Amino acid sequence: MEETLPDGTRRVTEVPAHHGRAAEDDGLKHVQPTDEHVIEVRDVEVRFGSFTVFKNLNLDVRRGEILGFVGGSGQGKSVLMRTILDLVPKYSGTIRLFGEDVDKLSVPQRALLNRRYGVLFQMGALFSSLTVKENIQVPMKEQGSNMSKQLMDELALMKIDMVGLARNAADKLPSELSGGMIKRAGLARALALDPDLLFVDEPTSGLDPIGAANFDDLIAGLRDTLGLTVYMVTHDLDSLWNVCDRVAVLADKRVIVNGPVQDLIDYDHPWVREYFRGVRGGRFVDAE
Ligand SMILES: Nc1ncnc2c1ncn2[C@@H]1O[C@H](COP(=O)(O)OP(=O)(O)OP(=O)(O)O)[C@@H](O)[C@H]1O
Repeated sequence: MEETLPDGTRRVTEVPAHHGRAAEDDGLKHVQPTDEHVIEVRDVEVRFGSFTVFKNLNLDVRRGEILGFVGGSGQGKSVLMRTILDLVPKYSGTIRLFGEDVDKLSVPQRALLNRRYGVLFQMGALFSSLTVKENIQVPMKEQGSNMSKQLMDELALMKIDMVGLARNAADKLPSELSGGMIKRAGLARALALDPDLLFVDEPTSGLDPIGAANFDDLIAGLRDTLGLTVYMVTHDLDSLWNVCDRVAVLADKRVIVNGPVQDLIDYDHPWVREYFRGVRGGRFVDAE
């Protein structure tokens, strides 16, 4: 069954909210997504000069869910994430974060809102001249907090534990870390201010399959223990099947459909068919 949602996108079939690997009966308590919208994007248009990246784009992200955001290369996945983060200006439309229209916030209100989300950019985006611990402390210092050095060191170590890094990584430079460790350090920095919402851009790119699966598990575990909402831009079909509650598809300059991944595989759109039923995606479909 398909329906048109208030945000104008199509949703396929009504199913229980949580479908990822984290939903398996592993004895752990899992956070169930709610109907409260942490992100609401309405009729957003973004242009670079005469090039329109998207138009009339709508998207909702619910509290407690892991939303996977997919689309062909160059369709605008990163641009949309950067638009939501206010790093790219929009031409028109509305973006609400935690119910607040971001265009209507004063500078201090915006600063408070910024504390509520963390971002893991592709490649970790760590400062190369700072140690892991110092990188994690950057957001703490940017907030102008009066925390003592000892407290900031303790907090940084807590974040290092949280992302599964060994404590001796704290004093290492990014150049001394493996790709997987860099991602974890970037994640620790994204969690520095205890956000409610986490944006992750291609978190498993460049990782081997085991490292990628471990990282997916880490994200799902953090969602469950910290009650995070996760907005995940990804190409990784394993991530979609294993940890995402819902997947939104960007094509033709808008979000064409969203829903649990197993309900999208039959969606009638050339890119969706090729993605989920092509050489790589087909193995998941055949396994269903
Ligand atoms: N600052 C910019 N100025 C002009 N064009 C830009 C800018 N940033 C992105 N674009 C263009 O916007 C489009 C969307 O780019 P974006 O990086 O969001 O794609 P993507 O879907 O994330 O792709 P990929 O999966 O390959 O990373 C591309 O055509 C890109 O060239």
